Amino acid sequence: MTVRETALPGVLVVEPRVFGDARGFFLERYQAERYAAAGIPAAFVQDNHSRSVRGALRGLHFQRHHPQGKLVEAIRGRIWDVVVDVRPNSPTFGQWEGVTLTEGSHRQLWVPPGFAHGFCVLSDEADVLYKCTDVYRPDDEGGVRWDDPDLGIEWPLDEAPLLSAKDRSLPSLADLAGDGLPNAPFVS
Ligand SMILES: Cc1cn([C@H]2C[C@H](O)[C@@H](COP(=O)(O)OP(=O)(O)O[C@H]3O[C@@H](C)C(=O)[C@@H](O)[C@H]3O)O2)c(=O)[nH]c1=O
Repeated sequence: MTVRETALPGVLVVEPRVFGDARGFFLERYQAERYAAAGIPAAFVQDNHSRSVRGALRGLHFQRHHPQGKLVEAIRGRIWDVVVDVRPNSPTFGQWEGVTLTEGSHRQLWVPPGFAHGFCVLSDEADVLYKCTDVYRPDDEGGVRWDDPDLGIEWPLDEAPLLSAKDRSLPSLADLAGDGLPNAPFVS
């Protein structure tokens, strides 16, 4: 597999090795020793699967006191996956990275704990799988609005996205200062 660093330290793009033959293909979607050696030293405790229609946008989400690291992949369709550094005191606080994840590429995005995460769907439908380093805790959920002008994320969408009611009422990053941010301070 190959691993590419991004402009946000700790955020990684992984391209697993794919073994193709006349039957189809085989790949290891995750292997603890190899991923740890590549900078993803995670003990995953939950696997998520969501299906979304074209133009749907989920995000930008994090957990405050129990931040989740996420290893994200689109196993069907095509998404634009976005990660935002919302760790208090981080030198890259407020900066974002976007990566296209597709069924055909098998590319994965590693979202470390303390980053906000979201994606929009660029195909008719998309199935997204992601492994998480902590379990879902509804009382601990936090989020930032997808169109926060301070973030300036360039979503590749022609129309307004389809959002959940929850995501329509998320605050801006500036409104979260203090208690609203993840309890995952940047450690150099
Ligand atoms: C995230 C999650 C949701 N749910 C339930 C709660 C709710 O009834 C239903 C839909 O939840 P949501 O609307 O929060 O789902 P969604 O908007 O897809 O939330 C997800 O978005 C992406 C971008 C992430 O990074 C994830 O961590 C998660 O926040 O599923 C669980 O049971 N377990 C979970 O881990």
